[in-house]
Amino acid sequence: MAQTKQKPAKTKQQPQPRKSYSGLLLALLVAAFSVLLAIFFGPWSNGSLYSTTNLNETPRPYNVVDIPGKGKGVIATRDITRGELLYKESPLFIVPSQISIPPAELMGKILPTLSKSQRAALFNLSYVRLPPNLSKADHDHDAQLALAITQTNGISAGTRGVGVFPNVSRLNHGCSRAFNAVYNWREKEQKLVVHAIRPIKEGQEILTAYFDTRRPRRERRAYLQEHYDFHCTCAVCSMPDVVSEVSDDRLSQMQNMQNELAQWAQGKIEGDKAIHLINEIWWVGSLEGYWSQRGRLAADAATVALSHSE
Ligand SMILES: C[S@@+](CC[C@H](N)C(=O)[O-])C[C@H]1O[C@@H](n2cnc3c(N)ncnc32)[C@H](O)[C@@H]1O
Repeated sequence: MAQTKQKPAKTKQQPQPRKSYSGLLLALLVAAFSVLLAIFFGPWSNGSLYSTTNLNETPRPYNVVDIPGKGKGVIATRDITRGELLYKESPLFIVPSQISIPPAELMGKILPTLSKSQRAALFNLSYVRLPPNLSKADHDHDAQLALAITQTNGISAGTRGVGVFPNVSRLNHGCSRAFNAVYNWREKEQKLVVHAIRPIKEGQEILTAYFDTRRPRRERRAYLQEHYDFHCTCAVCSMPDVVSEVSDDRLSQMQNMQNELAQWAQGKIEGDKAIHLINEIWWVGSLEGYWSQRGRLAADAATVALSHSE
């Protein structure tokens, strides 16, 4: 998950002051409506709209089990409601985004800072792509192994870099509407939280998305093969070709519109166009069952509307 789970880099578009713009009462209404919808559907990173269950006091609603073809994975032990807080976890360590020494050398410096139990938790995680000729006798064996584990399991810890979270790391991947949980780094608490974005039935696997899956199946599978060494057979990737093509079109459309929307911050498209795009992304997302990032969309709508109001 190194550069990936961190992936949707969630590039925050900074609102640019723009000249006032008439006729945006409608936009404000749309934005207000979007915010209301987001309260019900959107993952918000500050978590204030979510259940405040104290995970230290309540039993966790899932178990980590072996899942054929996937290694370990996480299964719900009861019905989970949308918006429920599932994880709140501190990183074992964070690898900074900018480093000035080779990554394995850095891992060699990080390892001695870990306690025995932290080290055990790290080395218990799965990994792909260990250097092929690496032997246990090699002086940098542990550092190379720690690096491979970090690359497979790392999740973005905001501006600080990529963190390793041994519990959240057990979540397997699903594309588009196949994933039912999202994670967010909470800067203030320096913790990663995971929330359910849709109801999850007892016995169902809890899945997250390792990267922005708004792209066609062929590309998604190629990406997962390259970075995580598996062929994705999630519910969306397993659809018959004819259905998959419709889904691919919708996902690509959403991604293209998202890219176009990003141009508003550069002053390249007008506010009403931006609001139109947000509505369209929302609508196509509903057809696709892709609910992630609705909080972000609603916030974008509010930003656009406010910046154009009198
Ligand atoms: C971050 S780990 C997830 C937990 C891992 N299954 C374990 O046993 O610890 C990522 C690895 O899990 C496996 N994996 C994740 N999602 C999968 C999926 N949908 N199908 C098959 N394997 C998957 C792949 O081997 C991948 O490299």
